[in-house]
Amino acid sequence: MKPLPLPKQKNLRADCAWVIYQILEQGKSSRECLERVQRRHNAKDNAWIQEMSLGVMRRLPLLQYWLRSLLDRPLKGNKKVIEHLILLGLYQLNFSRVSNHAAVGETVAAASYLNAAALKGLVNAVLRNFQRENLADKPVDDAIINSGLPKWLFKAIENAYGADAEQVRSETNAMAPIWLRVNKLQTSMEAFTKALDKAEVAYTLSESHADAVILTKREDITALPGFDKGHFAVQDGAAQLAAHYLKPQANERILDCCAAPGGKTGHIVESAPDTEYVLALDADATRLKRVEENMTRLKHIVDIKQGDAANPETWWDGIPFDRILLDAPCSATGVIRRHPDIRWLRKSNDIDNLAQLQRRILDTLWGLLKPGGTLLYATCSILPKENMAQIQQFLSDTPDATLSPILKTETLDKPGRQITPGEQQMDGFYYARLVKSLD
Ligand SMILES: C[S@@+](CC[C@H](N)C(=O)[O-])C[C@H]1O[C@@H](n2cnc3c(N)ncnc32)[C@H](O)[C@@H]1O
Repeated sequence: MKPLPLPKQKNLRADCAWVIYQILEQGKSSRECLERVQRRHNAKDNAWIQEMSLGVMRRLPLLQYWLRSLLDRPLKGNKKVIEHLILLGLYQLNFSRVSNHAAVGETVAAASYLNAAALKGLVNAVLRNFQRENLADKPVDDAIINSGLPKWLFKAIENAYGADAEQVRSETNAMAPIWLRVNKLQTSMEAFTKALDKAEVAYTLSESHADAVILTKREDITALPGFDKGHFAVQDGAAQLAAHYLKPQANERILDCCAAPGGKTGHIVESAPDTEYVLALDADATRLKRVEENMTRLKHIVDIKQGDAANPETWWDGIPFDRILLDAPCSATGVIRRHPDIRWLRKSNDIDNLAQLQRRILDTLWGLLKPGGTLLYATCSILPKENMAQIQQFLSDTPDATLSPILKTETLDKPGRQITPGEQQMDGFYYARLVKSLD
C-alpha cells in the first residue's frame, strides 16, 4: 500500500484514521505514528487519539466483519484510509463514550481532512446503516473474531495453553495497569508512597513485589512526585522479576544484553549498587539514547554500548561476565495488552525466525560467561517455541549448561517460569536461569 502523508490540517478523527492506516497498511508501530500525530494536539486530545486508535487495534476483527457486511466492495488506493475512518466510526459507536451523534457527524466531517470529501456520503451511509440494522446487537458466532486476535495467534495460544487458552486470550486483549518501580537508591517506599498520598495519586501496593506500586488511574507519569529526581521508573511487574532472578552481587561483572530502553538495567543497579561493572548493550542506537536518558534520570552509572549481541568481537573487551541477562528480541506476544498493535505487526512466520535469532545470541553469550556464572534468559513472549522449547533444546545441546530452577516445579522437560498476561496483574513473560559448570 502507498505511503500516506499526514493530513495537512489537524483533526482528531482524520489523525486517528491516519495512525490506523500507518499500522495496518504500512506496518509501522503505534508508538512511532502516535508520536508524529501527537505533536500537534493538546494532552487531552492526545489521550483520546491514543485510546481510539489502540481501541480499534483491540477490536479490529469484529469492526472489519461489520465493515465488510456494510460496504459493497473494498476501497482501494488512496481511498483505503476511508475504510480506517469507518472502522474508527464503528468503534466509537460501540466501544466508547462518544455520543452517537458525534460519532457519526464528526467522523463524516473528518473525511474532508483526508482529501476525500467526495466520500462523506459513503461514510455517513455506512455508519447510519450500521445503526439502522442494529448490527451491534446481533451476536457474531465466531470465537476468532470475538477474541480480537489474528487467526494464527488465536491458534498458537490454543495449542500452547489448551483448557486455559480462553483465559490467556482474554487477558491478552485486556487493558494493562501501570506499574512503577521505586528507585531505592534515591528514595524509600515509605517516602515515595507518602508523596503519592500527598499528591492524591490513586495506587495499590503489589502483594508479590516489595518495590512496586500499581497505579489505579491513568496518570501523566512525568507529573508524578519524584519523576525528575529519579525516584521511580515505569516497569511492569513481570519485568521487575529480572533483577530478582538474576541476583547480581557486589564486585561482579554484569552484562545486560538487549538492554534498551534500560528498564532492567536500572533495576540491576538498584539491586546491587556495588557491582564492578554493568554493561548495557543493544543493537539499536536510537533506543540506546533512551537508556542514557533513563540512567541519567535515575542517577545510575553504567557502560552503554551499541553492538550486535551475536557479534561480540565488535563490543566485548574479552573479560568474561559473572552474570548475563539476555532479554532476547521476541514476538512480544506477552505485552499485546499494553501494545495492541503488535498482534497485527507480527506474522506467524516471524516466530521461527525469532527463535533462530534467540538461539544464535544465546549460544554466543554462553561463550562470554565465566565458569560458574549465571545467565538469565528472558522474553516477553507467551509462545513455547521462544521459551520452554528453546531452553529445553539449549540444555540438551549444551553439556556445560545446567538449569537453576526459579520454581520448584521446573524440570528439564519444562524449564523456566512462564508468566501469562494478567497473572498477579503482570505482563506475559518467560524466565529461565542457567548456570555454567565450573570445569
Ligand atoms: C525486549 S527489548 C529489551 C527491553 C529491555 N531489556 C528493558 O528491560 O528495557 C529487546 C531489545 O533487543 C534489541 N536487539 C534486537 N536484536 C539485537 C541484537 N542482535 N543485538 C543486540 N540487541 C538486539 C532491540 O533493539 C531491543 O531494544
